[in-house]
Amino acid sequence: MKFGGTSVGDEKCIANVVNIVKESRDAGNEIAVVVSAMTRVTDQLIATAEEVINCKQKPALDAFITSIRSRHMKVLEAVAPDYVDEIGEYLESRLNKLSNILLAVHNLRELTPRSRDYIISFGERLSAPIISAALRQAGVPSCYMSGCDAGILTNGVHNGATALPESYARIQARVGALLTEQVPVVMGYMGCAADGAVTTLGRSGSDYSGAIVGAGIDADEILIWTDVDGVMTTDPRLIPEARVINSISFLEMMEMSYFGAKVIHPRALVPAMQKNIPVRVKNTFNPSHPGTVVIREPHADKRIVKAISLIQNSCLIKVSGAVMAGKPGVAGEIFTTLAEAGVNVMLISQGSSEMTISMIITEEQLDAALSALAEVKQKGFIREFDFDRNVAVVSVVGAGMAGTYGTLGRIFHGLGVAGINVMMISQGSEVNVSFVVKQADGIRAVRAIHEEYHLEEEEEA
Ligand SMILES: Nc1ncnc2c1ncn2[C@@H]1O[C@H](COP(=O)(O)OP(=O)(O)O)[C@@H](O)[C@H]1O
Ligand SMILES: N[C@@H](CC(=O)OP(=O)(O)O)C(=O)O
Repeated sequence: MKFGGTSVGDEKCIANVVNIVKESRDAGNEIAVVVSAMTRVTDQLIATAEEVINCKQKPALDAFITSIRSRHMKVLEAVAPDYVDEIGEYLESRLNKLSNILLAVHNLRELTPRSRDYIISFGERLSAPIISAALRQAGVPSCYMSGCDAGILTNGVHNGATALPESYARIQARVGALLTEQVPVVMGYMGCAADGAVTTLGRSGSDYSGAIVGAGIDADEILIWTDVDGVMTTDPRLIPEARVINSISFLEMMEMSYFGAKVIHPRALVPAMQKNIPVRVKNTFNPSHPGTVVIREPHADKRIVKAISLIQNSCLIKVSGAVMAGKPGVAGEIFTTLAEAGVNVMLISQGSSEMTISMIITEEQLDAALSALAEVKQKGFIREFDFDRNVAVVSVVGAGMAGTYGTLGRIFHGLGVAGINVMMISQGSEVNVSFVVKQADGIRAVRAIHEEYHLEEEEEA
């Protein structure tokens, strides 16, 4: 069971978590728990780490540490009054360490990827002991451990590490071996490289931790507990009529997550797919709802379009120039240079005349992408490039789209009726078609397709 930041954000949330775990264990299940940091704590750690390298005077670290301490101690006192001394002492030692590292970063004016990763893993280092103590307070035997101690061995890439396959046997030995006796609470979002360096798994990476641990212990099911009833036809914060999907395939879910459905991290599906373990998304605040099951072969569904994702704040880059026509190796040059600059290209589309290549990247990577393309231009491979930083990517997902005539016609007709101009189209797989619109049209585009396909209506049994 993985509980996200919104599920462990305060004492009331943690009381729900304890009830869910206790009830399931009392029903005879063996459970490993993976937790995120309390909501917003990772953001605060990132902001502070970046602040301390720039500030000229001694940073106000005491105020930061005091506010983090009081938030966590308040929750600890409420959920585990019998363990305040024991866990309080542990939290204090972690806060001391955090404070020392932040001060060192400030003194050196240097934040290496390694120290940044260590700092931003502290949210989970503080939340897991509290949740484990809350379980003990409720009579559930429990211990807590870091992602490293749980056996997650990574490839060493900071801020986006991948777990190595050897992790599974290690997790079985270190976490699986405990399950008959107790509920281990593993700190999500982190693992260790072979040299012992802490490596985080990328933002929202605790879903991935949950799936790695689930695969390691050969779980019957990986449960992602969050703050919505399941995977919905689109982000309910954008379209309130969005409806919970009963079941969805790994591939469909992968496309949805990759294109912005925050409810599951796309990488979390990889360990589950490898071991064919169903992933169930459920609501910590409404546990009786069955949620959504993500499986290899979902139940038959007559729907052509199942869900729509939206990524806002994206950038469209258009590369053009007659030099490109018919010349082999131009695309290779462009994408190799971008990759070397660490730029992740989300979508690509090439004009039939071979005169233009359009691509989508995130706004944060725009500067890096522009420098890389300037290099390609300098070498004479392209003549021009320009960009639009105000675009949104809409992604339509559904296994039923494969081989159904007229799907694209229906989608784009709906957009035409709504008066929305499409700037780029890309069909990346049989279960997904993505297109790009102006940022201001993004939500309207999602709504137009949601309505066109009546996604608010219940699925047929
Ligand atoms: N298609 C979708 N279905 C469900 N939730 C979605 C979808 N797209 C985006 N979301 C958002 O994802 C949120 C859950 O993810 P997140 O905030 O990362 O939770 P957690 O803290 O549990 O990891 C939901 O509150 C919802 O607003
Ligand atoms: N705490 C980390 C990891 C994580 O997965 O969090 P959440 O489950 O709240 O998305 C982050 O904020 O990125």
